[in-house]
Amino acid sequence: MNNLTIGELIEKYPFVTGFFEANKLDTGSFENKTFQEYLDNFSQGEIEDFAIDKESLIEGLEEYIKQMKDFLGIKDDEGIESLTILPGHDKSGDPEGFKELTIHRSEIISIVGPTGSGKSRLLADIEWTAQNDTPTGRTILIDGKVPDKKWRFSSNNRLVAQLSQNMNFVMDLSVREFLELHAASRLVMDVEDTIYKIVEEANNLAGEKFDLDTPVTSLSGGQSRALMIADTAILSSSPIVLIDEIENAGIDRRKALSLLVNEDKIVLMATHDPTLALIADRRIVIKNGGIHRIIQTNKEEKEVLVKLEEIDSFIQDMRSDLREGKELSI
Ligand SMILES: Nc1ncnc2c1ncn2[C@@H]1O[C@H](COP(=O)(O)OP(=O)(O)OP(=O)(O)O)[C@@H](O)[C@H]1O
Repeated sequence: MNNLTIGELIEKYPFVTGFFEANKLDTGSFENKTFQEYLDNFSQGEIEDFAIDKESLIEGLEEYIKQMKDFLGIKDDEGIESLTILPGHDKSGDPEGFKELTIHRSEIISIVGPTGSGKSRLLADIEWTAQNDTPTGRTILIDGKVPDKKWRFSSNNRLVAQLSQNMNFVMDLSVREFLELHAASRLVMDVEDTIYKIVEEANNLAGEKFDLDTPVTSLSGGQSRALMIADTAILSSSPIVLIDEIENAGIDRRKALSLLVNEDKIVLMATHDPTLALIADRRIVIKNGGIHRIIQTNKEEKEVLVKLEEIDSFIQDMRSDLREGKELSI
């Protein structure tokens, strides 16, 4: 709390305004200062006149936040720093071709390899935080340590969010109702702002816009995918996001990835698409069920990426002309 500005505190714990009001502290023009800096601003005369006890106010605010968090059942983001994969073996039982792979926050890793080679299996190992207890014999460490078993079973504050190819909604809810339910289960305070932000970001990713009153069952594949990505980025507390193929999703994939990475997540995605593979900082090559190589995306490959993106954008333009019923030309 001590490092946060008053504005950041209010954003994170909107109930702190109640504490300021109860103590007659007008923090209005101090949003960019910490609480300590705000208190330091009082002159000696004011401190005496208003009987301001800085230390007990700081302790009081800390205690107030703690109690309110307990009362409301809010858990802070577990804020993990890294995910480590320790090698197991491939489908023939031969050891994997790497020693140890550590992935940090805001890093995108792609996973490539032929169909059936074991890309989804690697994602599943991470989701299960494997401890030499899956067919690959891999071990997953969180922050360099064997993770708490709670990650495997708890439904809230989960370690991993999965985005899979098929997002079929079966519930008869509007986008607003769906997001409100999710926000409520995550104990979000400013529900209205949060759901607006999610829909705005989702519409940035999807071609055809939708609004809060659209029933989720009538969203297109691309729109529901965009909604789930924005929802995962903004509302999910999971620090690790696993993506199994977003190539055919009909959404702006680069924007989708930057949205997730901007929220400080670790992103791993299995893909057959060269553009997505090269957007990642590193890629894992899977062969016969084992991690065969880990390749750092070098400068030359980043140049290839620029070329690939030009081609992608050409195809996107053609696609959108086609959708709009135009005749295509170069
Ligand atoms: N090291 C391993 N040892 C034993 N079985 C494995 C191993 N790795 C993967 N498998 C098994 O191989 C099968 C195919 O793997 P998986 O579904 O992960 O392939 P994939 O690369 O995701 O394929 P696709 O590109 O078609 O989605 C699965 O049944 C998986 O459990």
